[in-house]
Amino acid sequence: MRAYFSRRYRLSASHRLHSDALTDEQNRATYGKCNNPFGHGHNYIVEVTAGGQVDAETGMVCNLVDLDGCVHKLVIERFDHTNLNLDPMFQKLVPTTENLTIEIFQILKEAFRPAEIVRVRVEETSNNFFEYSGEA
Ligand SMILES: Nc1nc2c(c(=O)[nH]1)N=C([C@H](O)[C@H](O)COP(=O)(O)OP(=O)(O)OP(=O)(O)O)CN2
Ligand SMILES: [Zn+2]
Repeated sequence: MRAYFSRRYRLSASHRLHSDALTDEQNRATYGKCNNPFGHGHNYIVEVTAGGQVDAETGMVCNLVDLDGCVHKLVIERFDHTNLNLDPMFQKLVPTTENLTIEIFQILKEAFRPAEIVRVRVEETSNNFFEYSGEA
């Protein structure tokens, strides 16, 4: 039987929304207050969903301890209390939460083996949330 297991993590980071492909005026018009040169911060909530067969012996899709280890090592340690604009990934990409969500999905999809990472959902504010499931 295939089942899905989701777990929630928290990370705090700052960012400034600014695209090198746009003029300063276009950046201000596109991103508004989020283009402020001083940046601003969020307490992101990251939800990770893993899917797989429920193991007959353990009764689990995967052990949350294993998922925690992977998420902490590859996501929390990398992004928590950082300026996302300084991360190598965001030298070419604007650090919107769409792009952060996709990046986290790809990191975990590649690295986590006990089950399949099928979705990442990130809440940026209580009103804004984003998800990615691997579609092109
Ligand atoms: N498509 C996207 N649009 C926006 C993103 C994004 O990542 N993708 N991000 C932002 C900002 O980062 C911004 O900080 C969001 O804040 P705000 O507009 O203030 O959001 P809320 O209204 O939900 O939060 P309040 O706490 O109620 O102000 C903007 N757009
Ligand atoms: Zn923001």
